[in-house]
Amino acid sequence: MTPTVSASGLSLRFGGTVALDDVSVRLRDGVTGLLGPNGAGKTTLLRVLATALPADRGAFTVLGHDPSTTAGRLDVRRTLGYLPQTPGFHHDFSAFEFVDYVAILKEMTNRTARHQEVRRVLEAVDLSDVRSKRIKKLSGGMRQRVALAAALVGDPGFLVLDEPTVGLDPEQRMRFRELIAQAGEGRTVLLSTHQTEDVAMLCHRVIVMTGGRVRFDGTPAELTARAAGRVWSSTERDPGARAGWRTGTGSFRNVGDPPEGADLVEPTLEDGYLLTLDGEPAEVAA
Ligand SMILES: Nc1ncnc2c1ncn2[C@@H]1O[C@H](COP(=O)(O)OP(=O)(O)OP(=O)(O)O)[C@@H](O)[C@H]1O
Repeated sequence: MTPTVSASGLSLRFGGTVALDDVSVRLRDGVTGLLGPNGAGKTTLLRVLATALPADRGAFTVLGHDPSTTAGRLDVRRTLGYLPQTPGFHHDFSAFEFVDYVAILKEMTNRTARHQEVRRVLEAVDLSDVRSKRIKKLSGGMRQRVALAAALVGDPGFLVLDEPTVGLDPEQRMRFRELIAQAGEGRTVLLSTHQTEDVAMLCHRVIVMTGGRVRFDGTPAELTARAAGRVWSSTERDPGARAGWRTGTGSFRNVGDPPEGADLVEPTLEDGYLLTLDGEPAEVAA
């Protein structure tokens, strides 16, 4: 199957900071998680793929469209839904007015068809009941759903979500996960997040970045397997552990290189992620 997004050798610097360093990825249908510490280059990669920022080097296509030409860039934008890290709401707009405004920007000129589409996406994110409320009166979780509805306008084949669950309470996050999972059915979704749980529960694939580079690209099970035999329980904090903490039951959970005869426990995706980051710089100065 041809990938929806095919990127090779993407590199970008901001002055002395290397934000992307030779990034190559191929994305297919379903939800791919993008994990990495602050400053790893996640938002930069998303902005480049969303054609909001040109890369210094490298190339990519989205559904066969090449954004290096003006016409190709327009084609990519027509097939794209983008939920940025800080959505630029007009807070005095109602949810309906805001999503309608985004639909106008997406070139939907037929008013009847456009309003039908706006109602469809607001229904999809379960906001039909509050569509006439001003955005400033909505909760944080509802605002994120308005932003998701705006990204879903026009049924894009490629959906880019930049930390959409940040600041949400557990119930809202769960609700948002459901919506992202639905959005990933028959569509390619790239989800940047700091929540390893989001990745474990939602994603068929995970990419880990640090210092502008891809350090891991595989399934969540493969990332978890990186910590196999490297997580153990002990009564005291093990001085040889890379990370160790007392759990609610009073015993210590250690991650790293276990001593002989250690009481090994089942690793999580977060353990695999932490061990992948181990020793890697979060940001790289050129
Ligand atoms: N517009 C900019 N001007 C200068 N430097 C920038 C700019 N945008 C990003 N950077 C730098 O590029 C690097 C990558 O930043 P980026 O925002 O892509 O990381 P991130 O992984 O998304 O981090 P976070 O998880 O904090 O959002 C960082 O060192 C950041 O300071």
